[in-house]
Parts: sequence; C-alpha cells; structure tokens
Amino acid sequence: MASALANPDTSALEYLQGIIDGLCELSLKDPLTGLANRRQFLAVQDRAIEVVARSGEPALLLMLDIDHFKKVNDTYGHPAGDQVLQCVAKALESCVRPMDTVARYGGEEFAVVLPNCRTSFGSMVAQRIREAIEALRIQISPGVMIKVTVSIGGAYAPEWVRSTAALWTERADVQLYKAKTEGRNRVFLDHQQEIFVSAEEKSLLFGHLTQGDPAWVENVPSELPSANAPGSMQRVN
Ligand SMILES: Nc1nc2c(ncn2[C@@H]2O[C@H](COP(=O)(O)OP(=O)(O)OP(=O)(O)O)[C@@H](O)[C@H]2O)c(=O)[nH]1
Repeated sequence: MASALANPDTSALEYLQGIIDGLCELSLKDPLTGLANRRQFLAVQDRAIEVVARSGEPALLLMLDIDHFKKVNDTYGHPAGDQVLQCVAKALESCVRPMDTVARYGGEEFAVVLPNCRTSFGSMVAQRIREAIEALRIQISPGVMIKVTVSIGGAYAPEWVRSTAALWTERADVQLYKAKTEGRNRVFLDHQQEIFVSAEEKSLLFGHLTQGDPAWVENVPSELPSANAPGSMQRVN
C-alpha cells in the first residue's frame, strides 16, 4: 500500500487495489507475528469443518500455549516477550505444510488447523512441533539466550457431524488444559473414536433433517438418543 501511495504514476485503480489489499492484510493478520489472526483462523476452521463433513478427510486442530510466558515478560521485559512470540510463530510455520494454517489465537496462545491429517499422524505432528519449540534458542539481547516450551492440546473435527468451530476448539482446549495440569511441555490429543453429540450439535442435526437434506438422511443412524440436560453429552449408535 505504501508503494502505491508513493508512486505518483500509479493509476487510481491500482491505488484503490493497494488500499483494499492493505485493509485485507490488516483484517486477517496478527501484526506482531504475521500469522493469521483469530478472525482468519475462524474462517479457516469453518472451511475445514465443511470439507470434513463432505469428504470425511480428518482435520486436526492443535491449540498451543507457551509455558510460563508471564515469567519471560517479568524477567526480561515485554519487548523480549514479543521477540519470543515472533520466534515461536516462525518455528511453528516451519513445522507444518503449506496447506496448514498457523494462527495467533490470542496472547501467548497459538492454533494450528491441519486439514487432511490422518489420525495416525496427529501425535507425530504435535510432538514434532513441541520438540521444535523446545529446541529453539532465542537470543533476546547480546549474550542472553532463552528457551521456552509449549503445551499442546488437539482434537479432530468429527467426521460426520457438522460440528461448530466453537465446539471443536473447546475439545482441543480441554486437552490443552490437561497438558498444562499434567506438567506442561507435553501433548494431549482427543482420541475419541466414538461420535458424541452434544445437545447443541443435536439441534444442528435435527435442523438439517427437517430441511430434508439427503446427505444427512443417509448418514444419520435410525435411532438417536433423546437429549437430556442442555449441554449433556450423548453417544450416538
Ligand atoms: N510480550 C507480550 N506478552 C503478552 C502478549 N500477550 C499476552 N502477553 C502476556 O502473556 C502472559 C500470559 O500469562 P499467563 O496467562 O499467566 O500464562 P503463563 O505465564 O504462560 O502460564 P501457563 O500458561 O500456566 O504456563 C501475561 O503476562 C501477558 O501479559 C504480547 O503480545 N506480548
């Protein structure tokens, strides 16, 4: 955008395009790390859920949180903390495929959406990320090198339930919480093989059935258990 503004020969159309590109960049990227911001992350997550529902290809969501990050800020200062966030962001990007999306979820928390990630690879990928961060040596000032670790929680998008992004994130967050409470610098994945349907998900299911969506009629078992308390988990089959 800056170059478009600086060049007096730039046509009005190019100038406008520059502004639009700049605004898109601002609205989708985290300014500190250059990663996708939460807005873009949510869009990517929604797309991944659609693909999983249509193709059945498993998609993995990893939620990562830097361990004891407050200590980094308190000991070395906020700019050093920012530097750590930037280094971790770069390392995360180098660990995944171009088709995967690394996002800054907020503060010292990151998220990675991995479409088409076979369930047998999930732990391997997450451990590789954990090890890569542990191996980082971050120079925050001349002669001062620090290292950090991350805790990681992951969950696969349910394959036939058109789940919501919020519920998917919640399941990964439960695993992240486990990783934190079990000692940090570790990975926990939701290996739930059976499909559980919350009351909220069930209302989505019924919604589609009443609209007569044939894809849903094909996939839904003939007997669905009745919903009890709101938010209670129900097993289907
Ligand atoms: N430097 C910097 N710090 C940030 C930023 N966003 C959030 N933080 C800091 O991140 C820290 C998060 O601390 P806590 O939530 O206590 O978590 P923690 O110290 O990592 O501890 P655990 O997560 O339990 O391992 C706080 O000190 C925030 O100020 C940022 O953009 N830059």
